[in-house]
Amino acid sequence: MRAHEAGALHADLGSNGPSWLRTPEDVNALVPMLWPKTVKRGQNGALTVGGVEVTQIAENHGTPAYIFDEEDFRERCRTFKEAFGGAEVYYAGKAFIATAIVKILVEEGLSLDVCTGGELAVALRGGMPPERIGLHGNNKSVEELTMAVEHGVGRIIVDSFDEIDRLQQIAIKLDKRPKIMVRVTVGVEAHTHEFIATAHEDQKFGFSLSGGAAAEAVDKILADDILELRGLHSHIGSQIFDASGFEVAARRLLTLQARISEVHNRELPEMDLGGGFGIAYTTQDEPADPRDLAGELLRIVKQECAALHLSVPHLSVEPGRAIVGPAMFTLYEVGTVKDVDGIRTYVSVDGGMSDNIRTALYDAAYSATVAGRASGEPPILARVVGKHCESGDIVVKDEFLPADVTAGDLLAVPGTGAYCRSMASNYNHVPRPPVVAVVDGESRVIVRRETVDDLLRLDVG
Ligand SMILES: Cc1ncc(COP(=O)(O)O)c(C=O)c1O
Ligand SMILES: N[C@@H](CCCC[NH3+])C(=O)O
Repeated sequence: MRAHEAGALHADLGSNGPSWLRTPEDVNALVPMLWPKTVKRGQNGALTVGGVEVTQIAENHGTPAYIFDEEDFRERCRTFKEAFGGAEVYYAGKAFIATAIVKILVEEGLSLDVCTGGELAVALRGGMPPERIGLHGNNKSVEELTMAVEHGVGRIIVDSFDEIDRLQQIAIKLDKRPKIMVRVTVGVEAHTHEFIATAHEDQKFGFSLSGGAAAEAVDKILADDILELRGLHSHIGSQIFDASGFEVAARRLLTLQARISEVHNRELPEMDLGGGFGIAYTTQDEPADPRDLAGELLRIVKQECAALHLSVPHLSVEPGRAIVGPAMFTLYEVGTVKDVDGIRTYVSVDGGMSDNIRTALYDAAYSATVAGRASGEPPILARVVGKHCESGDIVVKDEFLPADVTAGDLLAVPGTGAYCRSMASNYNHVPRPPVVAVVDGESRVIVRRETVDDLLRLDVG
């Protein structure tokens, strides 16, 4: 008998599970905002995506696998582009990048933010025009900077005085005038996990506004006149739900913009407000609609510019999670089901913290559903765990699953498009899962599954 049969469920939830879980009666239901747009539960109870049943995907491509709903992704690209009107949308490749993704971005007219030479290589391979690429990073190497300058990357976002010196030397050597932006730490405390907030003062990114480093960096760049300063940049953090932090950031950037105009008699033509637009991982989350956020941001920038007698700079943003996060889910197979009496049921899947580190790293919340069938059984409170040698190897902390969940069931975890494949590891020598794109009744692999042979090839004895 399972530890949490329906009768005992409500009593147990008080101590073992958060009250925000979807109601146990809904054990087969899909909350639309958590799933890619084409995902449905078919007549036989199995999920379909892009018109393909997950059982078929599992048979053809194996599990675990990240399943990418191409139609959903394209729609989110368009939503951001339309919402921000004339502003440039730089998709943040760190959330998830692959050649096929870059090709779609090119088709949808988005630009691309990369933060290493590796991401830059994928961007170029996918055909992103270099002038539509921005290069970030708090410790870019000479090789990475050289690669960016040689390819004519549209903007390098400088992050330290060391980097300014380094880039100036490269520019002189290559006889080029790279376009740059200055990353400013605006001192906004974004209400998100500490590890993904990036604009409070005590952290590694950017030049401090309040401490004067940002103004000093601008003064140095303009005085040396080797690099072409295009504008200021701020990124306040990730998984942010409303416009207030962005508004404060925009206001603070514009005070620096006004100072530059006063001291240097120059109006910088561009301004970037970064990414960080949040998504729903569970029914608990209520992210703002990108259209509303965009409207607010554009309004505030115009208003502030008018007040400071500045012309409105050409704006850009860098959303990653909000575009790719909800467009994917992870498909696992259940291997074991273990009742820990009186506590909860542990459902072990064939992946874990190597394909989704976010639960362990940020205490992130996810949801899950049995994907290969519907069940008429009552719900139990379950914890979905991985196969790694680590008790913190948790994929979904609390979820209602049907009491008959069993080995061989397919289990789907939505919202895994951002920072899951891109942060995947080979912990315990587990090969990283493939990414399978599905659209119009067809599935295709866009990132292949790693094999143990791939790993053995790295181990040169
Ligand atoms: C500079 C910069 N831009 C954009 C992003 C993308 O953030 P998100 O995926 O939350 O939109 C990040 C990551 O947080 C970042 O560091
Ligand atoms: N990796 C983080 C976001 C950090 C983005 C980089 N600035 C996450 O999974 O939420």
